Amino acid sequence: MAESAPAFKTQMVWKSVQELVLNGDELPENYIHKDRDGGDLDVPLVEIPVVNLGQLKSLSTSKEELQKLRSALSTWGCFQVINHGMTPSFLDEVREVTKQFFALPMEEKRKYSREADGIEGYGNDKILSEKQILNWSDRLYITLNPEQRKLKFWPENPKVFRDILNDYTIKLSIVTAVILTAMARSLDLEDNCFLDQYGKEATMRAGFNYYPKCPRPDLVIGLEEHADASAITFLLQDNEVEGLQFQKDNQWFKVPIIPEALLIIVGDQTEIMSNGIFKSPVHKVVTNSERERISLSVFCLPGLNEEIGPIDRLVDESRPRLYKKVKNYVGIYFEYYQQGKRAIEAVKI
Ligand SMILES: O=C(O)CCC(=O)C(=O)O
Ligand SMILES: [Fe+2]
Repeated sequence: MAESAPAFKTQMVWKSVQELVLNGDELPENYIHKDRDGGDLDVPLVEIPVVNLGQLKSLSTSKEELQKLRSALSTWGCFQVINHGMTPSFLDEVREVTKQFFALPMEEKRKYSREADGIEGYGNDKILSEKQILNWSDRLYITLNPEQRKLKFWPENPKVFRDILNDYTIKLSIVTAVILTAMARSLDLEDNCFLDQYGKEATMRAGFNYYPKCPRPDLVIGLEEHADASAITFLLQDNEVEGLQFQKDNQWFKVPIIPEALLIIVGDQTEIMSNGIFKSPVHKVVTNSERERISLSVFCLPGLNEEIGPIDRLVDESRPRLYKKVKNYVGIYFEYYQQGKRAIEAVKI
């Protein structure tokens, strides 16, 4: 039994942010930013366009829609997509199972806990140093591709969780191909040039994020500023509570909520493939003292054995090669992330 186990055998049990809040614990020191604040909720809105996926899909893709896409990806590095084949009620179901999972009793959620050396499962920040400032969020990470799934991390409660996530995976894979093709067309490239590097063994990894109410949004961050390691990320936002902000020209901008839309974020690997034309934006999540927030990120990651590099046709005298070729970018990403540095710097020429 745990109580009688010798001290050297007892493992430190990690604490969820949710538990800190439920226990009414005092705000622990290691969540408090001392060198700067947690961020402002009241910042200007990002001016990102809403792109109609129906228009991108057709063979004679509208020039105007492609132009909109190109401009969004090369300025903000993100856009909202509508008409993506998922109904608003389906997206609400995805949000609902996310909320229901985090509302389960702690011992039920702990059945899906991340293992010490793993990535997948339920947990929050790995504590790597005493000085580390932690994010005010709990997360559940799951690999979605059928052939790479570890079902032990797929919640069985709520009952419909697995079916809904499976449906979401199928629908997102279709949308991914449409978007990667449209990205190529928007740069007048061959349809498959992003898709080929993305590869057939690409991984889709879901991160279900839960940001509890926070007593001190002025001092605490929901998710520290970062850029994504993916090729692209799909973000399903909470349909009522804002929190996500993007950085541009040293200023922060908040993302508006469009409940029926998915937010697409350019990840570092697309910035590399596009030789820097498309931007992988720095973003963060601020906390909120009044309301909790959920979101679901799906990271589309090129296959581990795929070599990623600037597409040849995007390299010329006027635009020299900016990045080296790289395999397993995610490995580099984590190494750099832990040191608080941007991984893309490591592959710059
Ligand atoms: O919760 C959000 O809105 C953003 C999450 C995010 O940036 C991430 O999971 O990488
Ligand atoms: Fe992100």
